[in-house]
Amino acid sequence: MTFALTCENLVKRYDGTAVVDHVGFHIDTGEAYGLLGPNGAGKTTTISMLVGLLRPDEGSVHVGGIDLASDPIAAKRLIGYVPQEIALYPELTARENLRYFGRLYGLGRRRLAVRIAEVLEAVGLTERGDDKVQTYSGGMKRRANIGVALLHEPRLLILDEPTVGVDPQSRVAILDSVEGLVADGMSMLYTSHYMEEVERVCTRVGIIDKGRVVADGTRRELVAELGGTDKVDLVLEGDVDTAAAKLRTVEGVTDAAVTGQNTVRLLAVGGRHLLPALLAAVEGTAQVTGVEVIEPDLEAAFLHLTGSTLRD
Ligand SMILES: Nc1ncnc2c1ncn2[C@@H]1O[C@H](COP(=O)(O)OP(=O)(O)OP(=O)(O)O)[C@@H](O)[C@H]1O
Repeated sequence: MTFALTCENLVKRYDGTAVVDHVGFHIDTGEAYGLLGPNGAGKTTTISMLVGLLRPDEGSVHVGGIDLASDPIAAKRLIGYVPQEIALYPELTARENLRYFGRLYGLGRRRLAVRIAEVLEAVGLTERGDDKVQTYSGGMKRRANIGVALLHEPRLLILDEPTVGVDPQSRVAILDSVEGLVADGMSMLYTSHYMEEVERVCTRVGIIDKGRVVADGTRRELVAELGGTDKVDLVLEGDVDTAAAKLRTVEGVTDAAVTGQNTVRLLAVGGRHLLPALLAAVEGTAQVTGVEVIEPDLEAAFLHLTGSTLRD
């Protein structure tokens, strides 16, 4: 199978410091891959090298099996790139913008007319296509920009933090459009520092921190690989403080704190399997009337890997 994209050992240095430090990952055809990392992690610099805007100091990029360095025109033809900054003429309508950029791409008049209609539909702007872009919300502008990137029928769409600076409603509309494109078979690289977006859109995720991909896999793989800590809430009747002290001694439990009148929250490795031991530990002290096991999510995995939260 041909990969939509592969990159290997990408390095970019500024003043001797590697801001992208041997980054490598692949995107299968038809797959949405998320690059998740805090501000300054190196996402934009990586993307700039993938789309041929920035020459890597080391490493290679292949798009649809084509080497970007040796055949940049053919490789770039396969990519639709949506940068962080909106690149549209506000005085023109979306349709006029699309016509302008389509001509730049060298699309013929007839083909362009068909593509403009298809693209407006794909990004949910058919109804507003004849309104000036300056009247659009942030989310609509972003969707129009995605439309421009789709005109030449790329096989791989690369989106650099597409929801930054837009209101929640627009965010939902952008995500709906993006999900629709993936459902229609588009391969995608989606960067964000919003965990929930990457979880929603992408099947596989690379976590990037300080220029390095520190983990790569499906959400489930990432969480499993880390053997993350579960949270277990036990609702008890009886001597809750003594029960908490006893729970703390159970092997696998790293913490037990009384969080409500009748509730002890445990941090534990392998929470679900520990339940019999937990019940045995409190026997005679308190009765367990409720149990909730909260398994670790990508946010926990990220925290474990990088030592920081994404909102830093
Ligand atoms: N032209 C440049 N010269 C020097 N340093 C740079 C240059 N471009 C980027 N950097 C540095 O490289 C690091 C990575 O930046 P990059 O923009 O790739 O991160 P990012 O993950 O995309 O973050 P953001 O979400 O803020 O854009 C940052 O520390 C940034 O200051």
